[in-house]
Amino acid sequence: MAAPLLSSLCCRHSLRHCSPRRFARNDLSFFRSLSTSISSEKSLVLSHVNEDAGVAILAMNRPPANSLSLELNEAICTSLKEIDTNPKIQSVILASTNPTIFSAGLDVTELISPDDQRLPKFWNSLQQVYIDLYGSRLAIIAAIQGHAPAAGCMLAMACDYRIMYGGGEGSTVDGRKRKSHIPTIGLNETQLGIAAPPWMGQLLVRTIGFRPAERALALGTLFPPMEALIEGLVDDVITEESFSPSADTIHALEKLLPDPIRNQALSLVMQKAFQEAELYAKISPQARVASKLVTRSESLKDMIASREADTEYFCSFICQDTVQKNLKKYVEALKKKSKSK
Ligand SMILES: CCCCCC/C=C\CC(=O)SCCNC(=O)CCNC(=O)[C@H](O)C(C)(C)COP(=O)(O)OP(=O)(O)OC[C@H]1O[C@@H](n2cnc3c(N)ncnc32)[C@H](O)[C@@H]1OP(=O)(O)O
Repeated sequence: MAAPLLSSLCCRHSLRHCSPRRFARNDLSFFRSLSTSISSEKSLVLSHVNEDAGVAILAMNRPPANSLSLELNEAICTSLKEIDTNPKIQSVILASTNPTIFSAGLDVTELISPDDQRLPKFWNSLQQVYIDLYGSRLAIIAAIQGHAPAAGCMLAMACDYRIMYGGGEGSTVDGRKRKSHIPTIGLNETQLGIAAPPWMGQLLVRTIGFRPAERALALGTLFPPMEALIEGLVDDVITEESFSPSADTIHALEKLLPDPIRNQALSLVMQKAFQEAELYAKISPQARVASKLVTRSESLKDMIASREADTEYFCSFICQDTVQKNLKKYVEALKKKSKSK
């Protein structure tokens, strides 16, 4: 069902122009199999649809961290658009093929010594991801099995419902125990010496309220799952202990995914996300979209109106010497941490 206001709000503007190292290849086989359905540029995004359930999955697939490059942003928009054109689909699960990282936010290498043609394109592609997710006629469920800092948190906030993995002891990969992971989520930009752009900061305000957002933005707080739940940044937190899917859900998800999900955290969030996606898919699309417009159309209109100015500000801000220095330091620390493992 087309949603005229959302479609017109979200029309493209003229500006728009392996597995992770630490996991075995076949850990992600179930997601790879999704590429048989729809896959976009270089399979940076894998997607699959189940018309009977009215549900699709869109999984980000850019190792090692699903950091948002120009190409990944474009692939997300392309896949979402393809799913959107299928009138039988009402819900989408936004997921990640990486068991411990939902998305590490912007690809920080895009920001360092940037190319002056690519930088505005890159920023426009991120704006477009936000517009397409936030203004979609589809109900989008974020399956947050891993870390979601900065623009990774923005992706989740732009969805309709957020399910986060609460961490646990020894998720299994191919039957082997591995170190548990406790994911975090939040807008941590100030920790990089930058500030979240107004539309992203306002999205946090709308999600968790003014004062908590003001403090979280200033400190660049990354919330662990239970704190994120208490703040209202996510809607549900699940662990191995707290959630057992029904046999129907397991069966329906199996039908959607030809290969079983071996990673426990991924499996749990996908099962819960599927339950939620089915719930949304059963609501009258017209009524659901109309209610979404009530809460989202004004802020989307404002964001679209200020898009060009936002891009100009972003580009000039990122190119400042002090900002470049801070970003370089941050990336060096990130690489050092990664090497020391
Ligand atoms: C007007 C101004 C507007 C400013 C716009 C602001 C808007 C958005 C800002 C952003 O989104 S900036 C990005 C913020 N992201 C982060 O701070 C996250 C950084 N990453 C991490 O903290 C960790 O990687 C993690 C996500 C917690 C995962 O930790 P883990 O230990 O599992 O993995 P690592 O070993 O740290 O990383 C693996 C691998 O990925 C590379 N990498 C991680 N994050 C990024 C990234 N954001 N961009 C590019 N690359 C990233 C990391 O360097 C490792 O690679 P190798 O060094 O092993 O090659």
